[in-house]
Amino acid sequence: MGREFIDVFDEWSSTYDNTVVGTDPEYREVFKDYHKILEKVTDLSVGHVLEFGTGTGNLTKMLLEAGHSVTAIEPSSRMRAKAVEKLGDLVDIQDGDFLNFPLPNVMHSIVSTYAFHHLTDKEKMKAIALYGNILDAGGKLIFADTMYQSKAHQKQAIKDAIDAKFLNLAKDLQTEYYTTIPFLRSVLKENDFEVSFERCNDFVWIMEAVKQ
Ligand SMILES: C[S@@+](CC[C@H](N)C(=O)[O-])C[C@H]1O[C@@H](n2cnc3c(N)ncnc32)[C@H](O)[C@@H]1O
Repeated sequence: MGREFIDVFDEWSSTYDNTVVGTDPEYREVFKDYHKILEKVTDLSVGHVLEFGTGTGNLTKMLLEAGHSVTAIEPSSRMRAKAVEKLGDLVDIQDGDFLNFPLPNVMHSIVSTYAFHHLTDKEKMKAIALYGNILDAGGKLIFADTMYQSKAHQKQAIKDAIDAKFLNLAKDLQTEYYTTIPFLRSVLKENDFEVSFERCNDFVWIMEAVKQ
């Protein structure tokens, strides 16, 4: 589920690693401090990690280098192929998505960067409830993604993109399922997670939620 954007990622796979270093002015702020963001997610991870939306494998590589074992899930076949070019057989990247995936025998952290917004809010609720059931107490959800402090902030970000004539970015912000921190906070609370949010740039925040 939430796989309606896969064609975009198949197409983007060959240039994605250029975008994250800021070659596209429209997305420069979104990817500002990209590697630092991935490093922070890695530092917050514990034990065996389940990673969703691995893309070209940049976070996967950092997690493996930090000594974590990783179950990697990515729905785009071309993104999986790019990640294999980078990681060889260090990890088996499996076809799946946030809601349908092979469940590892043991798992302590569930992580994702720049991907959770591909689920609608209804799907996000379903996913968080599922993760709440499969994580033991102390298990963590660590997601870095674009999110907003309020609906008003979301509206303003779209207006800013249009005013800057960043029309591709504006379209993304309007058509993908970016959400608000208050929404995530309330869903996580309902599912027995204690959560904190840290701002990384004008768009991206890291959400760290610990199962109680
Ligand atoms: C912007 S890329 C981020 C890649 C990588 N995590 C990173 O930080 O560079 C988003 C990734 O999420 C994947 N994706 C899209 N829909 C998804 C879904 N429903 N479940 C899991 N991953 C999804 C895309 O195929 C793509 O590889």
